Amino acid sequence: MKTSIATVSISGSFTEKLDAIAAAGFDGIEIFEQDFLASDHAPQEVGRMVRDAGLEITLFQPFRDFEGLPEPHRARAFARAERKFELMNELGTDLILMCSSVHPQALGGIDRMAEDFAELGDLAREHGVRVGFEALCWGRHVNDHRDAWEVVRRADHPNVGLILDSFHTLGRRIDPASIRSIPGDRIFFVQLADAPAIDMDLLYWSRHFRNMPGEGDLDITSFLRAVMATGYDGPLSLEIFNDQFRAGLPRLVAQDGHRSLIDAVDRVRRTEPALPLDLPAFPAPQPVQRIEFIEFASSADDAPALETLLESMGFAAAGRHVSKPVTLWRQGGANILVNKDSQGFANSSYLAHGTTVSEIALMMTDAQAGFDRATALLARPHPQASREGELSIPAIRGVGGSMIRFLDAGTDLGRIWDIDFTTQPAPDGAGLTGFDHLAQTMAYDEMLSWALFYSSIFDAQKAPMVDVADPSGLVRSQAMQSGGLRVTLNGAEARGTLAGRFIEDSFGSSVQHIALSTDDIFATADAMAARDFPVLQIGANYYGDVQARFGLSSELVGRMQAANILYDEDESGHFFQFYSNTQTGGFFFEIVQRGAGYQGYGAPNAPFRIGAQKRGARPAAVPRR
Ligand SMILES: O=C(O)c1ccc(O)c(O)c1
Ligand SMILES: [Mg+2]
Repeated sequence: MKTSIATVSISGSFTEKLDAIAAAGFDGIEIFEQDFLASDHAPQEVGRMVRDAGLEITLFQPFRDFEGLPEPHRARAFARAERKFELMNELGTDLILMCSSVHPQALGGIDRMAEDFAELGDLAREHGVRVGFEALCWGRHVNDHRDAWEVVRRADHPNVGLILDSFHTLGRRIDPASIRSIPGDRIFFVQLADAPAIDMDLLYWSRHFRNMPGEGDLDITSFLRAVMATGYDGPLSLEIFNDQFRAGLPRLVAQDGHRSLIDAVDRVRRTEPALPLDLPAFPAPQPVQRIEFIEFASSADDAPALETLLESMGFAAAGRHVSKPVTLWRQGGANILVNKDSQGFANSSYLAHGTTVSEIALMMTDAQAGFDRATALLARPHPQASREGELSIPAIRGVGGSMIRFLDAGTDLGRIWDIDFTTQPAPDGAGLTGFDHLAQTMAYDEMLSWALFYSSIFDAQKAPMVDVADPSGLVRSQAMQSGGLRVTLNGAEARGTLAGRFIEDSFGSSVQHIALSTDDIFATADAMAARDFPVLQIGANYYGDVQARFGLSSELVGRMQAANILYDEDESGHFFQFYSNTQTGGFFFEIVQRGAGYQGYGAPNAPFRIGAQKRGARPAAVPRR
């Protein structure tokens, strides 16, 4: 599989783009004419720079408003085309993209357009180049790949072929299965782009909101299955017009692009195994059974505050690491490690962020397969030296430089508590049974990237994005789930929001809250209150509203209010939740009772939670006399 990306997809100067694209492992680039014109390099030099970077120019584009013109525009269009063919020879590429005309004078008529392309094909042949015709979904006469194909078919010229672009097909809701009947060798090039489902003008949507395959809502898998079923074996190329990416970090965006292509082809392989796909073998996503443990990096000075909080929640010290200053705090199926090491990875995390979640360990069917898949999808491995007799646990880097470890029950990795720890039974706690979800706070710009990380590596499913109103600005929240792994990604743009302040205070993205589950939230709240748990106080206004909204009994609402418990429900279940006060640095805990089938995270309550947290954080008002 040859991978490629258009220079418009990422930010930077021409050289910065080239470096980033080469570093991300692509085979080629589409040169967007504007990027070439804006650069200071002669065409031969551009060609040489591309080849020196180990890349090839897969396409030169776009050529606009060619077909269907009356004279004298028609002759002008041919002369323009000839100039570009000469330029392509200098650049060292043989394929140009012609997008369907939006020219006000363009005339319709499939045969007229086919004749234009047949004649252009002769000119292209003289220059040793090929022409690909793409239907822009807002094209004046051609805006559907089926019509573009009919033009190409009737032109019947070996130097004229079809270019497909997933955005134009799927954005217009054209059934991609219609591609299957096109001969693969008549398709000269394939561009891939996804986009979020937003109802808006097609051109504006395409020029500003495209994103990487898997980051949006279009059915890229069906499109790509149809393309591969034709026998097409040319490049798969990303053409992503996106305002955020244009301003993003070139290397990060390029790497996300390469990850998205590998994932897109892998999805095709898993849904239609009979197709011949030239992608190295790697394991399918491993279902995550549960979060086995979460580790905090802290210090001898800071850890006691965290440990006091854990005790107030009913956790008990239940073990120690055999060689490191790491304590296991346990309750039910929830294992929390507190690491006070003054060297190594945990200490670096602590120095960078303050007390912070530095590791998340996932129990899955096959840890090595999970790790192999992650690295095939370009996750950064985190090799760690282990001592004699201790486990060597496969790990990758996740959000904010934290570590994700892979465990399974089928190997010694499943015996981590016996091998790497000395443990004792934990006394009964407050009824917590395990982890419900993790909330990771990040800059809004990072959200698509981390969502792609979880969806590609773990096949995590995305819930619809929700907007959470913080008094100081909007926070976007994207929930994702893969089996027992539930995460919410919270993207903050405004610095004054609780999430924005957290990013500042903890110097970058990390876990802002951990939600633990209970089967009886009222009993758990009582047991924790008896242990002096610092519960987040919810105002009375909330309870009046929630009672009216859901028709709850006064008796239930009274009990909720006494324990500062919030409520939500969906078609299939109830949901109760309460919170701790925010800790130094902005971290907090949540306790939830998830009724069978409830899929959400209590998002409608988030504004009230945030209001309460901000009241709690405000310095006490001086009483007036
Ligand atoms: O937005 C455009 O004009 C444009 C140009 C070239 C393409 O390949 C495309 O998909 C869109
Ligand atoms: Mg295109």
